[in-house]
Amino acid sequence: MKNQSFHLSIRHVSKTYANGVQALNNVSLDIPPGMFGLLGPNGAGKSTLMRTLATLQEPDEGEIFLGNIDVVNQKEELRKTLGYLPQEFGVYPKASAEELLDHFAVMKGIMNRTVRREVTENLLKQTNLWDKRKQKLGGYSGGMRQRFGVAVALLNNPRLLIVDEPTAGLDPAERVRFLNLLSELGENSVVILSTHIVEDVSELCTNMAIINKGQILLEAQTSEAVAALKGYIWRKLIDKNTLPALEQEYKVISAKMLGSRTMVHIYSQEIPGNGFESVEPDLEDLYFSTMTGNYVQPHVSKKEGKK
Ligand SMILES: Nc1ncnc2c1ncn2[C@@H]1O[C@H](COP(=O)(O)OP(=O)(O)OP(=O)(O)O)[C@@H](O)[C@H]1O
Repeated sequence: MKNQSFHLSIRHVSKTYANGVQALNNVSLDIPPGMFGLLGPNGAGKSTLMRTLATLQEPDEGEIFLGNIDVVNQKEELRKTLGYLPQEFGVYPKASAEELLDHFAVMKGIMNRTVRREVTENLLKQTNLWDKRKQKLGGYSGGMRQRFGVAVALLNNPRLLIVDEPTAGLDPAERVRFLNLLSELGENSVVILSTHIVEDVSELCTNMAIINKGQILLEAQTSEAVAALKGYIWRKLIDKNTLPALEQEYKVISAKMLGSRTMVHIYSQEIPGNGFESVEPDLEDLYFSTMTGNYVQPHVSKKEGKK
C-alpha cells in the first residue's frame, strides 16, 4: 500500500517577478506519490513552480509541504531529499560520466569510497549508461545527457524528483528510453514531470494538472478526466478556408493539417450534425478543450477561488 500521508501539498502559491509578470497566481495542488504531469504551454509558469519546489526561489505567498517538511522555510531539510533535473542541464564536457557522477556523489555527502562506487555503478546501470561510462560527456547525445542528469538527481535517493521539460529536443527513440526510465522510479517518491508535450503525460502520468498564465485550470486523475469528455468531442475533415466560418458556429478545440485538408475537433455536449462524427476523446482533446476554455473542471474553479 502507498503511504497516503506522504504527498506534496501546494497551497495558494503566487509569484510576481520584479518586471510585473505574474508567473503564478494562487496555485494549489495535491500531488500523491507516483508520476505527476504538469502540462502547459511556454510561459505558463511551469519552470517558476518547479524552481520554487526545488527551493531555488521563494513564492510571494503560499505554503508548500512535502509530508511534514515545510519547503519554503526548511530548505535544507527538503534539499536532502530532493532531486532536480532543470530544463538546461550543463555538464563538464571533458569529464566522463563515471568521473562526474563520482564528483557529484562526493558533493552530496557520500564520502565512503566503497558505498560511492556501489551507488554510482547502480545508477549508471539504471540509466543505461554503464557501457558508456568512460566516454566524455561532451560526446554524449541529448538523451544520454538527460539520463545522466537523472543519475545525478537520484544520487540521494530523493522522495521528491522534479524534471523540467526533459524530452524537449530528444529524438523519438531517446524520448521513449528516457520516459521508460522515469516510469521505473516507482511509487515511493513524488515525481513531477513538467512539460508542454501532451504525449509525455498521457503515456506516463496517473495524475496531472494543466497550467496556463500562472493558474491551474485542471487537476485530475488523467484517465478519469479524459473519460469525462466522452460523447463531447466530434471531428470533421474540412477545407482549410472554411475554418473561420466553422469557428463562428462551433467550439473548435483543435485544427490539424492532414495532407491538403484540415482535421477539426470540436467540443459539443449536443450532437452537432453537419457531418461531424463522434470521436473517442484523448488527452490532447482534454488539453485543448481546457486551454480554449470550452471545458471547465467544476471543482478547480471553486478551489482556486481566493482564500
Ligand atoms: N526571472 C524572471 N524575471 C522576469 N520574468 C520571468 C522570469 N522567469 C520567468 N519569467 C516570466 O514568467 C512567466 C512564466 O515563465 P516560466 O519560465 O515559469 O514558464 P514555463 O511554463 O516554464 O515556460 P517555458 O516552457 O517557456 O520555460 C513568463 O511570462 C516568463 O517570461
